[in-house]
Amino acid sequence: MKQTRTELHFQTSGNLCSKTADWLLSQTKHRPQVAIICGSGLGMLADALKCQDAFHYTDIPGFPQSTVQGHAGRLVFGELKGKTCVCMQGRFHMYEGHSLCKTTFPVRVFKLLGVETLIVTNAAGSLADGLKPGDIMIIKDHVNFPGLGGFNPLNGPNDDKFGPRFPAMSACYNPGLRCLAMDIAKQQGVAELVQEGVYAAVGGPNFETIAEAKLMHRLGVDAVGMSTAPEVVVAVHCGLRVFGISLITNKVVKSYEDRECVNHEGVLEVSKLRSHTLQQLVSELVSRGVLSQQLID
Ligand SMILES: O=P(O)(O)O[C@@H]1C[C@H](O)[C@@H](CO)O1
Ligand code: HPA
Repeated sequence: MKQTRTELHFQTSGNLCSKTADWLLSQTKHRPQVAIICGSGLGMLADALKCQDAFHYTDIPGFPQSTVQGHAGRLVFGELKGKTCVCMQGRFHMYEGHSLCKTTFPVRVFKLLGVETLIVTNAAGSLADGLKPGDIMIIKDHVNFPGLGGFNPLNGPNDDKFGPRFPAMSACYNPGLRCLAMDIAKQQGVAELVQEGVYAAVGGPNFETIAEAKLMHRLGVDAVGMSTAPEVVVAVHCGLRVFGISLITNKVVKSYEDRECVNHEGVLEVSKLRSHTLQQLVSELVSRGVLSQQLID
């Protein structure tokens, strides 16, 4: 039977995921249960990993390349409090020119490595009045604006070996892990910094206009960023358990009277300030979340 270009492209991407996963499995003895994607300026989450095997994206067959400042472009395997993890120091964004298939490619590679839980982190601007720079938002749900407009990483023929054609997205972010993270924040004395909220993904790379900010605020969005939702869609499609955190790096300007202006350097600065707190929270979650998996599902 004759195949369309899209089908051929899709099969090639599916095969590429397997090739990349096989190559990684041949290069490291680590067999990760948990994958962590580090957001802008949050790459030091990987520094907590013991017995590291690290690979530059340029050296990994089939892997896309990072082009954004604050995204080092390394895949780090190692042990975090006795649990085997793989950590992406740098993610891929649509605005870099990658297709959504490429931006989410690592998620399917993680699935093929045997990962069961995906932790996504990002830097985001706050729309909610109660979220200020330096706060940590546990993501309870998302609005995927590119997805609503038809830019979805699952477009094209469905690969049944990863998941169904029409996956449900009503329980993307694991409630048990969200609850556990909140308990850990209390135990670590940082509860006043942490709250749950809704994340919206936009395409970027420009920050929001005031009209766009007002629109999202009215829609009930608490924080906005330029990533994460496509990765989560692909993760949920292939049956990964997902936990997500936004580090609030700036207030989104919502008023024409406000003279403030957001920039990427400021985003990275705030990320750096809070990365230790985030590292402590994520480490404990990995240690206890994996232990209590039966409770969480
Ligand atoms: O990778 P994340 O979502 O953390 O990066 C955010 C969104 C843009 O890429 C950048 C803007 O400063 O940070
Ligand atoms: N808007 C979009 N993406 C972001 C922001 C923002 O204000 N801050 C960090 N990433």
